[in-house]
Amino acid sequence: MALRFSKMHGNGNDFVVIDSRDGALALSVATMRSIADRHTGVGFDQLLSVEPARDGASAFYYGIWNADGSPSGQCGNGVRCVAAWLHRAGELGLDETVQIQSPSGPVAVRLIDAHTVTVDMGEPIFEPIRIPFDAPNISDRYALAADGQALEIGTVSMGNPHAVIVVDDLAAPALERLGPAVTGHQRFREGVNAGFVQKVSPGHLRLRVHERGAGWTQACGTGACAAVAVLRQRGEVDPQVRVDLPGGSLRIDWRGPGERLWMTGPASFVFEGEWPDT
Ligand SMILES: N[C@@H](CCC[C@H](N)C(=O)O)C(=O)O
Repeated sequence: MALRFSKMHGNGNDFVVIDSRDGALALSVATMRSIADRHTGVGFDQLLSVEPARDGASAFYYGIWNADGSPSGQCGNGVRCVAAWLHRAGELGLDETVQIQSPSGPVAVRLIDAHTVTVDMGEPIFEPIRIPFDAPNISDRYALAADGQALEIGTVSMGNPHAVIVVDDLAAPALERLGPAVTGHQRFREGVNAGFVQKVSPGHLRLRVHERGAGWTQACGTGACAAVAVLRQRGEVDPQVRVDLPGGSLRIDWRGPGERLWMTGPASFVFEGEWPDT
């Protein structure tokens, strides 16, 4: 059966969004990988479904799968695109706040305009067992050996797992190998999104993320939240931070532990299409 989809992106992190408001989406991993193929398919970093809410409190549920077909619990750029998609579908008005259930729990979205969305991402989670990360105690930094290098990382869950590594040079060739080495590190038994962050000033960061299940992406919304959470926990950034990623910028607001974290950024519609064979 043909599958209608919308192609969208948030700062170049690209998505295939599928209208599944009549029930849960069930696609095989093989089909997802075919659609994800950038030569013979549509191409996406993540596939998102818009489904009926399952918690009795949210307006919708959204599902998230990476380009390799693996599921994820949260997607910062994706949930902004879901909000913009709901606006196009006539389900969400400007300045209206709605709760959307993700696999890791509910988040609240608000459309500032048709292309800009603010998301209440909830509280960052630092307990290693909840990330999950293999460490005996909670800390704001951990030693990690990867690709023959001794790294200092911070780690946090934003509904999905993140490692954050401060570097001087985001273009250093060593990052090309370090990204995959951290993403697949055995101490993260579910894998991890590896964020490399350069501090420009306390209110300004630059970030590149090697994503679990998708590789290097143009932007990672939860990665930007994670970088600010880790550095704010260490007292190294302001409560409001601009995060520049290769595909564009996000604004992250977080006062600190015990507080909810907010992300604001763009969501863009590209085209609609039909995948012929599911
Ligand atoms: N690009 C996303 C994160 C997508 C999921 C991630 N690769 C994972 O497996 O957790 C974002 O914008 O947050």
